[in-house]
Amino acid sequence: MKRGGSDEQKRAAGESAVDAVSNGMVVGLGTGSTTAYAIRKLGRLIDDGMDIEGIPTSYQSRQLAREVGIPLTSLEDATPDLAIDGADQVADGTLIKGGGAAHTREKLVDAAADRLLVVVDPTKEADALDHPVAVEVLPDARRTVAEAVTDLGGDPQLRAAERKDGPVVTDNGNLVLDCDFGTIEDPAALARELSMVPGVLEHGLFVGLADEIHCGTDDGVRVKEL
Ligand SMILES: O=C(CO)[C@H](O)[C@H](O)COP(=O)(O)O
Repeated sequence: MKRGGSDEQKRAAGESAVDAVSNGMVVGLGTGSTTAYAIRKLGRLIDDGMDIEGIPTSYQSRQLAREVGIPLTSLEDATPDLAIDGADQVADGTLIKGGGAAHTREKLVDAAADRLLVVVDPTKEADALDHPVAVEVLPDARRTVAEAVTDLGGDPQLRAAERKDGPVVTDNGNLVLDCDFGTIEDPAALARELSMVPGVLEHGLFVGLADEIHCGTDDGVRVKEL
């Protein structure tokens, strides 16, 4: 799905992160239109003889990795040396993810990686986080989680599918609540509170995970180390 800035900004960011990949690495493959540029570049490096394996975070990233010839492995068998992943919003090194409803597996892979490189365009950068937080919930817990989110000050909306009647169903068979909390003053506290709600599989607040932000602009890539 296409979101955010221009294709050229996304390409610049995605390809910049791949410069950190060296021979023999296992790379976590995030999901989304920006990460797709990184996955395609990894495929070209493999065509040129580099030895790289990927751990996909979604159906989308698995299919694209297969298409471009990246050998795949899993968290069962390998630890990623680095992960490359997109974001819906970044402020002060904290991310909101889940625009592609893939944040549960993304968080697993990103947290397991030695380093997480985040690839964004300037539309994703903010002074404070105020993007709705995607929360993956067990279908049976939709109502109770929505009530808990409301108690935490959020406005939960069940994510509707496009070109299918009814809700988005994640790669894990669950539902997504997009929860608007307005400006999030204390992302770490909200992340802890959401994680404690029964029926929440995972939420899209990624606190303390990112190591570098690669922001693709019209004038090149700004890299911020955290
Ligand atoms: O979190 C994500 C998927 O769950 C994506 O990384 C995020 O939505 C950014 O996507 P894009 O690069 O297409 O803007």
